[in-house]
Amino acid sequence: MSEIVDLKALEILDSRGNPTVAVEAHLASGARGWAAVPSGASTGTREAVELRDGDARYGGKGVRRAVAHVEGEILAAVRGMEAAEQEALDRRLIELDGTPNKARLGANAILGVSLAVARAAAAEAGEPLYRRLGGGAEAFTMPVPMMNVLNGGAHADNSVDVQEFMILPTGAPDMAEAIRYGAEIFHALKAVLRGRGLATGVGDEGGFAPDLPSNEAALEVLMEAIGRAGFTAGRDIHLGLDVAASELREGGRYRLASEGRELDAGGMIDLLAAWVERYPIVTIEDGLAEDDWAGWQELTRRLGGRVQLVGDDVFVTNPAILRRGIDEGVANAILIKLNQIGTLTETLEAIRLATEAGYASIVSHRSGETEDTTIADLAVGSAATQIKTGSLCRTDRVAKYNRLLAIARELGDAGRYPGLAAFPRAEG
Ligand SMILES: C=C(OP(=O)(O)O)C(=O)O
Ligand SMILES: [Mg+2]
Repeated sequence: MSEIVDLKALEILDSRGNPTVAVEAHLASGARGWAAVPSGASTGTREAVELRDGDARYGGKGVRRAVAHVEGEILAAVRGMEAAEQEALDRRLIELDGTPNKARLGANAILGVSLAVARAAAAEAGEPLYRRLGGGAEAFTMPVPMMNVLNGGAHADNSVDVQEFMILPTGAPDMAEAIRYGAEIFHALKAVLRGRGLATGVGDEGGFAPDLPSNEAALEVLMEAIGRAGFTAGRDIHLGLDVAASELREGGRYRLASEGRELDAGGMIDLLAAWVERYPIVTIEDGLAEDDWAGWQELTRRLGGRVQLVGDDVFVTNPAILRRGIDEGVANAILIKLNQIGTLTETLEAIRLATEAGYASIVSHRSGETEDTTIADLAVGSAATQIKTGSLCRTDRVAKYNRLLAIARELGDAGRYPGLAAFPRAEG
């Protein structure tokens, strides 16, 4: 046990070259913890607020005010608090901010402190962070990775509407093999694209971002890459999508620009149902927009029995909004993004609530990331069964996979890799 004596914050860069907040927490014992805050591009409207300076520096995106809040007002309020008492710390931060969405001090300032202190407390205890998140558990579930190898939507400048096409190594026996499957398919996909004369540059999350004539064409190149790498789709590998449909919404309809068509919610559900028929898709995130609650209920009724339906923009990792979704039959899984809600405690609360309701939790990166690997520990230590952390070729993404490899070796048999069992609704 040791108390907080200092907080140092720094404006650093994220993987898109935009400023973000890093915090180092210092304890009386000399233990330290460091954390950096990620940043999204396809953000939900009800996310906790990222405080940005709005002045001439970095086109208004500077975070010097958030940095000043950490070293000024926040430090003054938490100095002397016990670092191991995470809930008390996070409650204090929430009260100090005083707004419902952390707009005054900034969720970037608050999350940086919340995570840096969690890491300092783990360092003080001589334990890896994941061991401190699971309430003293001895056995852990390693997360099945959703690897985003083909980028579209707001994360790439190509013609593809669906934001993320993901491969899931559901048939791998363990974490290390899962990552190998993913990397081999990633390389095979490059060869497939090159062979067709398509671009092999990558999008924000390190997935390829070629121009393709339709969203189905993206699914087809993925299927080809899986086979070319020597794997069997539907056995070794399943597919996942993040439609990020809030970004497609225009005047109450969904615009698929690459296909030159506009659909209502019913049309989108029909389209997703057809894809689930034709391809081994076991998970679909944000299949409809955050403000299309009635559409989401219909989507869940139609497809919720056979595929994982993940709420990202619609829930924004907010326990209160998730509660309403559970009560009203919206989705059957939640995407967990620390900076959507802004503290570790509230993030764990969202996962707990989801688990109690039979919803799966998927711990996720943001499209703007850093070398911080906290989400790997969160995915292992919490009740989450999956992780979404991008492709296999950018260090901001690979850092998380490398951390998972290290944790898997450390845990050995105490770290079970669930494979397809992480998707109870998938039809085998
Ligand atoms: C990771 C995602 O993107 P962003 O961080 O841009 O919200 C997502 O939409 O799931
Ligand atoms: Mg999403």
